[in-house]
Amino acid sequence: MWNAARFAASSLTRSTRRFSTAIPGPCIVHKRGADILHDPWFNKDTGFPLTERDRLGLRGLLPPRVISFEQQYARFMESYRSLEKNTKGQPEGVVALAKWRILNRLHDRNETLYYRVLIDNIQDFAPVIYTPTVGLVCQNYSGLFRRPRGMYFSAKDKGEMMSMIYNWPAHQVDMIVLTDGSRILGLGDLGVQGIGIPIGKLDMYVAAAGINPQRILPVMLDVGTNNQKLLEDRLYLGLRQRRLEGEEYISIVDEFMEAVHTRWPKAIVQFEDFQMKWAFETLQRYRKRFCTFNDDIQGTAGVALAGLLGAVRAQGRPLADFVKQKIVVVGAGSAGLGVLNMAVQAVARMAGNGEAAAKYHFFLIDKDGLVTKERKNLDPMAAPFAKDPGAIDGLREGASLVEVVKKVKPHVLLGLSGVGGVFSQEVLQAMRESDSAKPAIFAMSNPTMNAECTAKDAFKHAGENIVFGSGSPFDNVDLGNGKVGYVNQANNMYLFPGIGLGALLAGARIISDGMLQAASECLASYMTDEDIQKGILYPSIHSIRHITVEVGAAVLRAAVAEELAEGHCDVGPKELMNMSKEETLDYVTRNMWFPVYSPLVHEK
Ligand SMILES: NC(=O)c1ccc[n+]([C@@H]2O[C@H](COP(=O)([O-])OP(=O)(O)OC[C@H]3O[C@@H](n4cnc5c(N)ncnc54)[C@H](O)[C@@H]3O)[C@@H](O)[C@H]2O)c1
Ligand SMILES: O=C(O)C[C@H](O)C(=O)O
Ligand SMILES: [Mg+2]
Repeated sequence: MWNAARFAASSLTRSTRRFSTAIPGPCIVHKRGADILHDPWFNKDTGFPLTERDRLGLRGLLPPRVISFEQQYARFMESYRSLEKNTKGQPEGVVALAKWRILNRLHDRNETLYYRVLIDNIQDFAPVIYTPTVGLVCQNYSGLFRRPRGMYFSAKDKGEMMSMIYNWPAHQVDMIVLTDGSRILGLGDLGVQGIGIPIGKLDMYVAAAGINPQRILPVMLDVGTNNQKLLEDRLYLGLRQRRLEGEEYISIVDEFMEAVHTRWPKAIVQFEDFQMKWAFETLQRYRKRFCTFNDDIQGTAGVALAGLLGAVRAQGRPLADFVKQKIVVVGAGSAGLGVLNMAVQAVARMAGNGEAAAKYHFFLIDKDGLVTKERKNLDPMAAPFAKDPGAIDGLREGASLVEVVKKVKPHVLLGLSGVGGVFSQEVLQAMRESDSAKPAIFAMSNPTMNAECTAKDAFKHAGENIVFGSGSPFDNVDLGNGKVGYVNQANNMYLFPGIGLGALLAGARIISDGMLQAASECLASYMTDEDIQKGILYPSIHSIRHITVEVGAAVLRAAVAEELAEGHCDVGPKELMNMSKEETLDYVTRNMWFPVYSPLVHEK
């Protein structure tokens, strides 16, 4: 329906074409009058031209003056800036929620304008609609709830999902982000309130990957919560029961996956913020049957690997030296283990049979300290990374983080523990003795409060020559004498939109390791040596639409190479195969949705 508007998809020229003068094609609407004004997909507020008001039965339902898209845009930004001014000095959380509210109101009313301001101001707005504010929104969801967004499938809906899925009003859905709310960022089990995460992720899909907002679906699978506070909260909006486990749990996910793929066989499902046991289990269960991936395991791994390779380049070493890097990973959950597994694959590729060597150089720490083979109830997923106790500098089972850093002198310290401040002053100071001239510190846990350390503390205690990345945004650090400590946002947002976009436009049957590897390599090679030398490992969020085109094209080409691409709309697998690299980039760009008002044509 909105395809005609895709003419303006190119983000490559975004800054020079904020308000395109080309005439967009028409958009068919099956409603009239007030129903259109109340539908954010079609609503243009005061922007409806008079002829359209006549055609659609809107005359008299709006004030007479027609306001242009540019004026509406300017008016919204003015309100936003005055809100910023008026809330200055108020507590951070209050300001963040006020900003979220004003954006959310626009989202609820007029999606075209909403996505346009989001795309054009992504640096300012990503921290509001995505990490870190989205965490606060989830925590306060029951109080903030005004209108539903997305779909909710609960344990009480067992047996009904196949028909429920047809309640969704859009004919076509391309991209679904699904959570069960069991591990929301580093905030733990938030039950039904976790719906904010799929909503935020899909906003990034629209803004970064140009997925048509009429074709996205945020989903909450409410199987209960083990969060006692929520269970006792009389305003809690989810099921007030403890989480389903075992067969009961998996049968709910199975039913949802069957229902969704019965209605939309080509829809891509991104699993998000599932607790570790179900994150790995569902990935193994569905990845060969459906086009699906787990962002926390696979998206994060790709972004982290790109950062790790950047850290090697920052030391002025050849990439092949990655195999020799000593890497301490703090957090043995879905994200930490995802990173280690992908890093081992990379070493194996670089060094032939380098797997054993990689495991030797990789150190895994969880809440009980260094993971060794002596660990009681060693998790099978962590087992490949467990050390022989005593073999390395006498490090014992459960050795503390600071002990490990002091003895190992790692090139990289990477946190995915969800524990704020775990990179203490002592740990950071120990990184000064690293065997690298430019040690890398990644405090990847979200939201901000849960980061393993702040950017400021990292540069202060570990030294000015470090490279630094964090999952949530921090400002660059003023090091004095005109020097700046650069802060990278090491967040899976640099990959998941491109993974989904590439898989969609390829019509990929599944999302393979090769496609994910292509995504990571594309991100890793995006930065110039000059940037890397300055400690800049990832592109600025300003260029997220551009990097997403590149990642999308790389993923698509990998799908084609592995014969997983079945084609998309009227572009068949053969055509995809015959596209040059440039043509693939052009194809991806042309298929990205971009927010402009299209003329609405009523059809009964
Ligand atoms: N930056 C990103 O793109 C990104 C991506 C995914 C996850 N994350 C963040 O990573 C964190 C973890 O996610 P997850 O899915 O792996 O969670 P998880 O619950 O599966 O794993 C957490 C791990 O941290 C360990 N841990 C807990 N306390 C610790 C401590 N004091 N010291 C060392 N280890 C400790 C636990 O034992 C567990 O192994 C979350 O905060 C999440 O927001 C960030
Ligand atoms: O949501 C994010 O910002 C990244 C990641 O998926 C997380 O779970 O923390
Ligand atoms: Mg996540």
